[in-house]
Amino acid sequence: MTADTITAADIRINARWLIPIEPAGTVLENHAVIIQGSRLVAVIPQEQADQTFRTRETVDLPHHVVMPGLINMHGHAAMTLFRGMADDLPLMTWLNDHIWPAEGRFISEQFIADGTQLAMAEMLRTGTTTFSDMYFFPEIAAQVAHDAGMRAQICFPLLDFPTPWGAGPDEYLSKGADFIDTWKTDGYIMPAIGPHAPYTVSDGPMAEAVRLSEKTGAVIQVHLHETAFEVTEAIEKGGQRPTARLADLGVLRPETQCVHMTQIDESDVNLLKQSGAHVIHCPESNLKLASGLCPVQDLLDNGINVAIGTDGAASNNDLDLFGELRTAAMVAKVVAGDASALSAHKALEMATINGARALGRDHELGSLVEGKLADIIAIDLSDPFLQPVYDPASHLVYSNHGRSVSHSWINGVPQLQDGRLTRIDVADLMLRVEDWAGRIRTKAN
Ligand SMILES: CSC[C@H]1O[C@@H](n2cnc3c(O)ncnc32)[C@H](O)[C@@H]1O
Ligand SMILES: [Zn+2]
Repeated sequence: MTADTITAADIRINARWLIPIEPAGTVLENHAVIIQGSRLVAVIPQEQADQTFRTRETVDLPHHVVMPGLINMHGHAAMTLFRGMADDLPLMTWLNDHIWPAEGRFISEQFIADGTQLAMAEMLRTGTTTFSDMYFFPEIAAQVAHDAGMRAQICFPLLDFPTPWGAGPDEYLSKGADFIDTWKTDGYIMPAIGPHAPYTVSDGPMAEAVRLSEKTGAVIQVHLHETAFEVTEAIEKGGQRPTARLADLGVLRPETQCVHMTQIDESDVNLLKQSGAHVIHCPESNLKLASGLCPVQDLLDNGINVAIGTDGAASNNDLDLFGELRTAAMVAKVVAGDASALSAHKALEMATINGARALGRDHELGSLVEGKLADIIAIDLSDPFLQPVYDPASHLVYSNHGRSVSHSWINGVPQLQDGRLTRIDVADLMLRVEDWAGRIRTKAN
């Protein structure tokens, strides 16, 4: 090949191992990823890259696995400021007696800005490049994520009762429609609709959420079948399982993400399957609140798309998606009674391409394929706790934790370099976090 055929590009990443996610189960060795602007232009053997591309920057990662950035499909980012505040409680006691009173006291625009930044620092540090958020003041969370260059689905909240963001369903829906309008063409932010749960949103507002989704194309994310109490109470009060009620209201569609889905029976599986709705599995929150277990392998076997989320740091208590994958893989095997359930590669798909599918963005996110957006992470396997290496996918799920993530790029922009965040001033953030912690400890705002 002559110099004439050499193409200029921005960044070349030389990886010892590369897990592109598509084709499924692939592990490449000594490959290069080439980035031009915000997109991947090639994933090729390093010798071929030498002959084909000249880049302005080369990043050598000789002990690393390179893969698509992780997609954390469910959380309440600013709740990271409540981490460790109320532990060892079941969901409804935790919410009614601790979290909702604290939210009533402390939620403000500044709380959301600082808490969301704290969450983003942890997620970026542990390999997440896209996150989903459902919380108050979504316009602040969206701005903070956009300014940091982090990709995010931001769901505006919808509930029957007043909160610091609105007086009731009408106000949430009208502010939410404006929110979607403002952010719908942004390169980083995907505005979405967040009816909180079947037990906090009545039929009218739930149906309005569907109408808004149909009108704008914004997707819906809803907590669903989180606990046995939710299911039994719904049957007692309305004579229907929550999944059946939401199906009747038209909520279950390919544009809907159902978070949790524990306590499910065959009828629920059939409704999910027929509707094309997605499931977001949050195993650590489900374990910590003793909510129940989602039968992940069964759902996957039925062709239902299952993505993964951490839920908020107040019920997890971290936002490390690699840790979540390890828990998910372990628990899936016990739930299925089958050690082959949710293999390492399937778990990695759950945190990448399945998340992209739930977002309706699998054509440009979730795998390292030419033409897709350059959202990429690298994990350093040189530490003793990740040696020796026979199968890098195994290490990522069964031995790793997020702190081994060394590099990341979002939209081709570096976010993490040798473990240091490039776009968040951590020292300044820690001062603001300590200030909040002082106020929360003394319950003075
Ligand atoms: C509508 S804003 C989000 C709302 O949800 C609360 N929340 C946090 N974690 C959970 C969970 O696991 N199940 C149900 N609700 C949850 C959060 O505190 C906000 O009030
Ligand atoms: Zn949640």
